[in-house]
Amino acid sequence: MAVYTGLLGSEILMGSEILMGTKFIGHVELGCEPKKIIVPIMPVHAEDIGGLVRGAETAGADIIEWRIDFWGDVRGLSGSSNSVEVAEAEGAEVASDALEKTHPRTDTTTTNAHHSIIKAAGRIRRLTSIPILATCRTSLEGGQTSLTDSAYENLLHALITCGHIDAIDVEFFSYPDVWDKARQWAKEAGITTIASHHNFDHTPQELEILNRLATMEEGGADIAKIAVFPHGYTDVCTLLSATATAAKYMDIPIITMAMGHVGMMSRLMPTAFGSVATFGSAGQVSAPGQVDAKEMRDILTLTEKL
Ligand SMILES: O=C1C[C@@](O)(C(=O)O)C[C@@H](O)[C@@H]1O
Repeated sequence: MAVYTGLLGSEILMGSEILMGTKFIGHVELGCEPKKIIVPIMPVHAEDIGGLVRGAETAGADIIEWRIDFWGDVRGLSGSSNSVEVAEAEGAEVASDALEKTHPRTDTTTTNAHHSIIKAAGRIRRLTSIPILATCRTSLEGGQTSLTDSAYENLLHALITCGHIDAIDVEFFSYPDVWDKARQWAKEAGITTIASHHNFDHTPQELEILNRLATMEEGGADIAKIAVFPHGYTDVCTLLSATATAAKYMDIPIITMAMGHVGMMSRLMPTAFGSVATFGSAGQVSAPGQVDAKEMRDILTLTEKL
């Protein structure tokens, strides 16, 4: 991990003191005012997509995050030796008998799942002009699906090259061998790479948060994102202090949040602390402590006057 060499500070920055650059996700610019609201949607089946996309639009999403780990067919992609059995047991789409004769079962399962994911991505794209961030949050970081390195890599490749998404979330520290490839593919495809890290257990020391953000920047991330779990308001302060310092000394935009009820306040004032976006919900929350996106817009409008 990179060693953070900037000054450690607990200062709260005024907007003009934030030095990091901006980055685009689709046509939306992050790193400038107003701060952006990312609304997660978690469709499981194709018939869920229309309503969820409409809900995100009505909620005023600047960016839609598609949480692919909830998608039914992703469960067939565990990549472990019993992936097909898991898929069958859980009712995921599996290979037809004819295909199974010519392809190994796991390959066919993978192909079917990728096909269904790409089709769903195309469907979301046709329904909305809001930029799409694709995230497969794995069980290593609090998500719904467990993927081997190669299953994660193949899934990211299918998503990045499908032509329907504007940004990809990559679990930087959980899949270090996948990161460089994903970043390169994203660069070639002209989409934005968000390096992300979740700690669902606790809030690390400020220096560790800063080191992780700096390491993601050094690794070539377009945007660095960290979510931590606080066990009290001092933990929330630690996260916010790290955010304010990182926003001052890093060149790329950052997104941070403390999860859970106690962490909710960390989501409310991105303008003051330097996170370039905040996640807001439209009916479904993808992480504990998310605030309703419409209420979030009012709060952003108010706090941007500060
Ligand atoms: O990384 C994040 C942030 C998040 O975990 C949150 O706490 O709002 C929600 C996730 O859907 C997203 O991928």
